[in-house]
Amino acid sequence: MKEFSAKQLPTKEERHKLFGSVEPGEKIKPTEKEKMPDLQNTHKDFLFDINQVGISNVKHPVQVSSKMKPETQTTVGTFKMTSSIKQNHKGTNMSRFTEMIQLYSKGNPFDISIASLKAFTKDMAERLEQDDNQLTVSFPWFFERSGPASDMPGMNHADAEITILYDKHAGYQITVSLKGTITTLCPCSKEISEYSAHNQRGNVTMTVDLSSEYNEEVDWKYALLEAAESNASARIHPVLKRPDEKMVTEQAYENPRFVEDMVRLVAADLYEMPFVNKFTVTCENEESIHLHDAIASITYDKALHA
Ligand SMILES: Nc1nc2c(c(=O)[nH]1)N=C([C@H](O)[C@H](O)COP(=O)(O)OP(=O)(O)OP(=O)(O)O)CN2
Repeated sequence: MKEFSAKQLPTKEERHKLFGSVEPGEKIKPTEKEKMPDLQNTHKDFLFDINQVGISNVKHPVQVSSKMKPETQTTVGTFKMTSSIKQNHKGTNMSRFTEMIQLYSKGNPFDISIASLKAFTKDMAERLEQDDNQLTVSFPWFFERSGPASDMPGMNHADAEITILYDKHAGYQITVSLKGTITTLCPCSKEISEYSAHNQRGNVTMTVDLSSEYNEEVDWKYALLEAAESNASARIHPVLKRPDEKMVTEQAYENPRFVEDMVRLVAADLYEMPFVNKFTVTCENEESIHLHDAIASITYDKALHA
């Protein structure tokens, strides 16, 4: 095999200089924090209050508990954390947001139970010396799903999100959201065709304001997933043997659903959940006979219909 002559490289320091690195210049500004200017804590008339300032796209391992298997899991959380600041306040203390995540998680997965996030947002507002704090964490939630005939398990997932707004005066506002994937079979296609009917994956997104009575006895993720799946033409499975496939194929044909049907049926289930104050349910079908999707949505606030 041809021998290659070893390339004679300059040292790493010489390479850095070759590519433009220079020696440090004269340093005259303070290096101790207490002697440094604290611009963000300057107080003047800065024209407007700011509703939300903070950090977003923060990724951190999170621990999720569930009534479904696996009962606890570590997954990846994407955080957005903000607070308001008054007109006479120049900026927020940006480092305190991630400082608090580290304080709560101690380098382990961050427990994102509702109780933990309520405590965190209150502590965060106090650490920022502000009246409020809003946290949104979105995460893929994994759950075990077995074939309807074979009972062979596999792992499905749904996109979940929790938003907690803490206000020193108004208390907490908690909104949760789940996007479940289902099968829908078209009622019109079934009605007009001699045989078969077009069917496709549908994405049901439910966004729910939780009432103050909500406690974690009920797993909101499971409740919303069941509201989507139990009203579908059929559920989605990771492992389907032939007996399973026969069951889900026939079940879908026996339960035709427009996107309009889906949002009305899911709305009825959400309406019956005592811990739900207000909800928006959207069904978006990845139509198998079009390049476009079909979509329907219902927003309902129980307080407006009391
Ligand atoms: N949009 C941005 N705003 C701020 C930035 C930034 O990089 N982009 N940076 C700062 C601060 O320089 C830095 O975040 C540290 O400020 P702070 O969090 O206030 O931390 P302190 O060193 O002041 O220590 P504390 O004791 O927590 O005040 C601010 N804004």
